[in-house]
Amino acid sequence: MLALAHERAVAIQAVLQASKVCQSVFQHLVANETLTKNDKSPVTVADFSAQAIVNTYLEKAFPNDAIIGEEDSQDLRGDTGKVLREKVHSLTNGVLSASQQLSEDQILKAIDRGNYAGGATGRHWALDPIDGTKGFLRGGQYAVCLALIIDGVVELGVMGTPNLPIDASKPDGERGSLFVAVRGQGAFQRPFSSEKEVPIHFADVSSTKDATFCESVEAGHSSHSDAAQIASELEITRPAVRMDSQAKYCSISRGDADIYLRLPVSDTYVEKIWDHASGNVLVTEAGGKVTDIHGNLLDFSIGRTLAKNKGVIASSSRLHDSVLKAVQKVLKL
Ligand SMILES: Nc1ncnc2c1ncn2[C@@H]1O[C@H](COP(=O)(O)O)[C@@H](OP(=O)(O)O)[C@H]1O
Ligand SMILES: [Mg+2]
Ligand SMILES: [Mg+2]
Ligand SMILES: [Mg+2]
Repeated sequence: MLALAHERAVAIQAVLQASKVCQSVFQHLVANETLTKNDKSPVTVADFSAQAIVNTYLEKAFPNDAIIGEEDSQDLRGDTGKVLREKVHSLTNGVLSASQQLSEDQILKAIDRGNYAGGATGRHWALDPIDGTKGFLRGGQYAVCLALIIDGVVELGVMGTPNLPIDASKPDGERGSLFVAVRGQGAFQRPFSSEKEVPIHFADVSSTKDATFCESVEAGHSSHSDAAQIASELEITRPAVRMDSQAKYCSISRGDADIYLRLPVSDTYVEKIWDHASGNVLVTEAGGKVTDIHGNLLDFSIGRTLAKNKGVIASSSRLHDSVLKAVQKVLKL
């Protein structure tokens, strides 16, 4: 049996169920089901429910594994959290089997299983129940992102992308894919609607002038102006593809675009591991390379953040040196 086969299968089921909840919430989302967190970013009933679902699957299959999850239950507690809590309760139980049904209290506990601090040893999972919540709210791209980190290295990544066309050349065609990678075993895509996986890899682009780059929709998450200068330095003529979430990692890994730039807009922001862990192993397994703007590999061994890194550059291995050089020239590093 291949390494991590059971982990891979459980992660796929967990991400698939969580993705389906997100899809159904989007169709029925009402205003009082979204909150603004302390850092001014949004969170919805779907984020909480997706985290409860994934953590429940993980607890059942791997009771000894710790989890680093983006969300916690604080906003769902007490009188002020009652409306959201009840909604998250019914949504979550709606996808769990009869034997998995949870009380409100168990759901809050399931969400808070994601409170692990992380570190360099042992096994833990990193979960972003909805990456790109802003994309989710505007009907754009978002991703349910789950990764397994062992001794500080990302070994498995599974992402669900409910709104990404299965085939980029058919933008109006079927949507909803899973992207799956285990270190050393390649990168794969399968639709939500079938279990058939196909291998994916980067496009075979030999020069940056023929490349397409992608970046965040939010200029507050990645500098659009620096990216435009870097693109010009690389003689890129195609317009930037702006897309929310780690769907960017999925897009470059299957050759829809070639380069993903995440360029710091502030000196103080530190990237979170759940925003990059699953994308990191996917890109590597699809023939790509991921570093920060200094050319260092991302260090997932130091806790909940990527505090030793700044920004992200992901591209095919072939283009990475040229892209890094242009980034460093424009950012004067
Ligand atoms: N100032 C900042 N710089 C970079 N990333 C930021 C940021 N503020 C928030 N983010 C992160 O950007 C993620 C979305 O990335 P993108 O712009 O690629 O869609 C958010 O994930 P969530 O949506 O899970 O909260 C959040 O963690
Ligand atoms: Mg968030
Ligand atoms: Mg995120
Ligand atoms: Mg999130």
